[in-house]
Amino acid sequence: MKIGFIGCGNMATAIIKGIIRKQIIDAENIIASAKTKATLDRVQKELGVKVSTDNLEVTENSDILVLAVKPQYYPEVIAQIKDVVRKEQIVISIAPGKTLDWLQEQFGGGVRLVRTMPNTPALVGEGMTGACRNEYVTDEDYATVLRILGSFGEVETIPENLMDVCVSVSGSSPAYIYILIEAMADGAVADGMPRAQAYKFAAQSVLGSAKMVLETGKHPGELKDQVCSPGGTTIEAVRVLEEKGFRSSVIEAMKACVRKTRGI
Ligand SMILES: NC(=O)C1=CN([C@@H]2O[C@H](COP(=O)(O)OP(=O)(O)OC[C@H]3O[C@@H](n4cnc5c(N)ncnc54)[C@H](OP(=O)(O)O)[C@@H]3O)[C@@H](O)[C@H]2O)C=CC1
Ligand SMILES: O=C(O)[C@@H]1CCC=N1
Repeated sequence: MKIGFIGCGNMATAIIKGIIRKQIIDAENIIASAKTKATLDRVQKELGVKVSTDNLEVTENSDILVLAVKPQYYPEVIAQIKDVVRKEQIVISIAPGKTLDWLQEQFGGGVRLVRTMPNTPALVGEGMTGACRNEYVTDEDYATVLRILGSFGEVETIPENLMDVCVSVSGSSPAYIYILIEAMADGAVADGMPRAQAYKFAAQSVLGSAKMVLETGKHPGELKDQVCSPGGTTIEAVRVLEEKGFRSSVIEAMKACVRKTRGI
């Protein structure tokens, strides 16, 4: 099987690294395009995949085609490739806001489409991807796509109306977590911990807490309560977080993210 990527920036690079790492598809069966030679040189050196500046060449040489450009470039890229997309080819969108209906209309009909929302932790095999398909994608095709998406993390099929929520809760959310880690490290540095050590302590605590939620099956509130000793240190921190609107900041930020997605 051959897989093509139109656009090879942050997200495509993370996906390609994830796929190669799990040996799902060899680098020689992956082809990627980009706008500039600088990106193609980087991609060829870093990933060892075939590269091209020609989106038609990528389309013609792939069974599965991932549209990995920014959403604003989708119309021009689709207009460029729509006449060479084959009936049996599967096209994967990773863009926020671009619905299956919108994509199909741009292609002019009859295309096998899978709409997804991945995230960059795919790079280390810990991605979270939401996916849905249109009526032309057979069960067999879809199983193949899920196997590829599952090679770089978790994948779940969701109804298309939840795809915008998926952007805020997993597509964009790594950025919020990096800010949290950075802020925690700043706090630790403020009280004397060396910077590099502070990132490690903060990041490992986030990783461990996420695993606790996923592996114990316990409610996050119960896990939080287990950390808060009566009259102790943690509840003091929690009190200040509540006072400063931590919870509400996260919720409102996510609602802004969904609003933006719906306007794309
Ligand atoms: N970054 C993320 O965390 C996530 C991104 N996404 C989605 O993934 C898609 C890509 O995002 P991201 O990787 O971050 O963006 P980047 O800007 O990092 O990459 C975009 C790539 O598209 C290339 N490109 C631009 N125009 C063309 C064109 N006409 N033909 C071929 N290639 C072109 C660019 O080439 P060049 O480098 O030469 O300029 C670049 O390699 C977007 O739709 C985004 O919303 C989804 C989930 C998470
Ligand atoms: O910021 C963005 O628009 C993209 C979509 C999800 C993550 N990055």
